[in-house]
Amino acid sequence: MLLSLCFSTCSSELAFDFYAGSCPLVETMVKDTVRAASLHDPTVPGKLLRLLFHDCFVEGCDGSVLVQGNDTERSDPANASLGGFEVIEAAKNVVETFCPATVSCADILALAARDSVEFTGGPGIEIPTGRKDGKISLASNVRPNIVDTSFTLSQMKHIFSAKGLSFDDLVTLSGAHTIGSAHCSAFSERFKLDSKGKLKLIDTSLDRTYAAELTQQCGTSQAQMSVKVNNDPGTPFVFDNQYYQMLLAHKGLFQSDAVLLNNANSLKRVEEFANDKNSFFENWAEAFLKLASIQVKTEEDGEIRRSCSVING
Ligand code: HEM
Ligand SMILES: [Ca+2]
Ligand SMILES: [Ca+2]
Repeated sequence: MLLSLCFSTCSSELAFDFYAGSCPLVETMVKDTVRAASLHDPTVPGKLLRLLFHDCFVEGCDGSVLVQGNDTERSDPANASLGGFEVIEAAKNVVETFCPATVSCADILALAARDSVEFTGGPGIEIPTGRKDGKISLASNVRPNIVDTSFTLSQMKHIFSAKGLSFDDLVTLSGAHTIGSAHCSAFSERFKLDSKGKLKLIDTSLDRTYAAELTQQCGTSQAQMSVKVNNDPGTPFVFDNQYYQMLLAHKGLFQSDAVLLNNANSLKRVEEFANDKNSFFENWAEAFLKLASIQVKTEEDGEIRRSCSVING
C-alpha cells in the first residue's frame, strides 16, 4: 500500500521532488542500505524508527541526535539505548559518493525510518525531503523534550502537543512499539525487587502471565537489567496492529503504553486500531508524516553535514 499525504503540517521548505535534479537516486540508495542492514540484523528497523522519534522531538528533524561528542544529545543517558547510527552513516557514505554535499543526514534518517516501517510490513509512505542538518546538539535539550515511560497521559499529551502532534497522533505513534525491543530497566518501575532480589509485580494493570514471562526473561538481579525483551510480545518483527491487541490484553510493555487504556478517547482509538489494521495504517501514514516534519530547519539555521556525526567546522 502506498500512501501519499501532505497536510498543513508539511513544511513549505520540504518537497516531494526535492532531490529530483541534484540526486535523483537518493531514495533508492537509502532503501538499499537499510534493506541490507536489516537483512543482516533484524533489530535495525526498530532502532532506526526510534532514532527518528528522538531526533524530531529535540530541535526538530535535523539530525541533531546523530552528532557525537561531549554534551551532545547522543551523550545524554536518556539516549544511551539508541542504535542504528552506523546504518545512517553507511547510507550517508553511499550518498556522498554519488551526490557529494547534497543530501542532509536529517533526510537520510527520515527516509531510513520510513523504509524500516515498510520493510517490516507497514505502509509505504511517500515523504517530502529538503530537511537541513542542525548546528546545535546539546544533552541539556534532551530531557525537557523526550517522554519517559513514567509520564502520565497528560504529560505525554503536553509534550506531543508542543511538537504540533495531537492526542490521536500520540496513540497512533505509540503503535511504533509493534516492533523493536526494550531493556528490562525501561519498565522496571512496574516491578520491585523483594528481599531475595527477585522481581515482584507492583503494577497490577499488567497481565499476570505476561508479567511472569517478563520476570523470567529479565532475571532476578539488578545486573540483568541490561537484558532486552520484545516490545510487542505477539509479532515483534512485524509492523502490524498487534501492539493494540496486546494493549487490550494488558500486555503493553511500558507504563506509557498501558495508560492509553485509562482515557475514554485513547481507549476508543486503541480498540479501533486493534480491530482494523487498515485504519491504523492510514492514521500511521498521516501521523508519521507529521512526526517527520517537526520544526524543519531552513537554509540559514541548517547545513548539509559532510559526516552525520560531526557538525561541519
Ligand atoms: C509515547 C511515549 C513513548 C515512550 C515513553 C517511549 C519509550 C520507549 C522506551 C523506554 C523504549 C525502550 C528503549 C530501550 O530500553 O532500549 C522504547 C523503544 C522503542 N520506541 Fe518508544 N516510546 C514512546 C513513543 C515512541 C514513538 C512515538 C516512536 C516512534 C514513532 C517510538 C518508537 C520506538 C521503537 C521503534 C522502539 C524499539 C527500539 C529498539 O528496538 O531499539 N516510541 N520506547
Ligand atoms: Ca533533532
Ligand atoms: Ca508487531
